[in-house]
Amino acid sequence: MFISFEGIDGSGKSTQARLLAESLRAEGREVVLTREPGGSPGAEQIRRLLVEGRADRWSPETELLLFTAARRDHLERTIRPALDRGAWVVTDRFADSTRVYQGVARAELAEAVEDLHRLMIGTEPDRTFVIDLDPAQALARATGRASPAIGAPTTSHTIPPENGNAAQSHREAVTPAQKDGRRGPSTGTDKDISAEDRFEAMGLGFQQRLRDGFRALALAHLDRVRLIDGSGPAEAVAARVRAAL
Ligand SMILES: Nc1ncnc2c1ncn2[C@@H]1O[C@H](COP(=O)(O)OP(=O)(O)O)[C@@H](O)[C@H]1O
Ligand SMILES: Cc1cn([C@H]2C[C@H](O)[C@@H](COP(=O)(O)OP(=O)(O)O)O2)c(=O)[nH]c1=O
Repeated sequence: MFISFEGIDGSGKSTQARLLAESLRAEGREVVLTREPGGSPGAEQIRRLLVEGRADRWSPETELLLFTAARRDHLERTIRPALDRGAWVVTDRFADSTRVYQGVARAELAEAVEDLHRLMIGTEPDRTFVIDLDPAQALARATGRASPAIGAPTTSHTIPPENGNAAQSHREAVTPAQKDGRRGPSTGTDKDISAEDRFEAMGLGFQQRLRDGFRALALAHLDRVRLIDGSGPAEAVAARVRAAL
């Protein structure tokens, strides 16, 4: 059984992938918990090419090829061998992330995304959970605030990369903070700080378009994709996921 978690940055995908893997393991199943970009030694090296370096390091087309190359290696080296021996695979992001992120960042790439997927990947998860959360709530979680800023503007503080490239913006967002050694809220981890900075650079408007993209994807693939309300405590979301498995 091949399961993927999808959604906007900070929606709770990693948390839910981990909780599902733990509960499946508690039932005695072998579970491989993995992630994209990455999930195999070669794909983790490609991940570094994607998330590190200058914002204009890659064109959107090259970035799409790198995501696809990473996914092919992940599939060959991690996912297929695990499925072949009867393990369950739970991945934090898969091809739907490319459909939505690269599709939203560059609509004209949508056909190339599907062509490359068919040629080089050709596999869909048996079940995909889209963790659906308001971007303002995801930001509130990432910054460690107790509650989301109700009524906060959902437009970006900066120019969203409408003709740009999602991972490049991600890179741009993360690198300066890490270099400066700036700290987020006192309770923040490095991952929290990254998520917060990414939101600041990409803007809530961009995250809103991604959310819409994931919701549309769920409607277009009702057989495979389940839209999960990501609000409330992690355990409550996990129960929704289990009920929809
Ligand atoms: N249901 C939840 N309620 C509150 N905080 C959560 C919940 N799920 C995750 N978090 C926290 O929100 C942040 C982002 O969660 P994470 O699972 O890493 O999201 P993603 O993988 O989608 O970026 C983390 O600090 C995590 O601990
Ligand atoms: C897998 C994948 C990720 N991405 C982007 C989404 C994220 O902004 C970035 C890194 O992914 P990830 O590490 O999953 O970020 P997060 O934990 O914050 O959700 O790469 C794409 O643009 N296309 C893809 O195919």
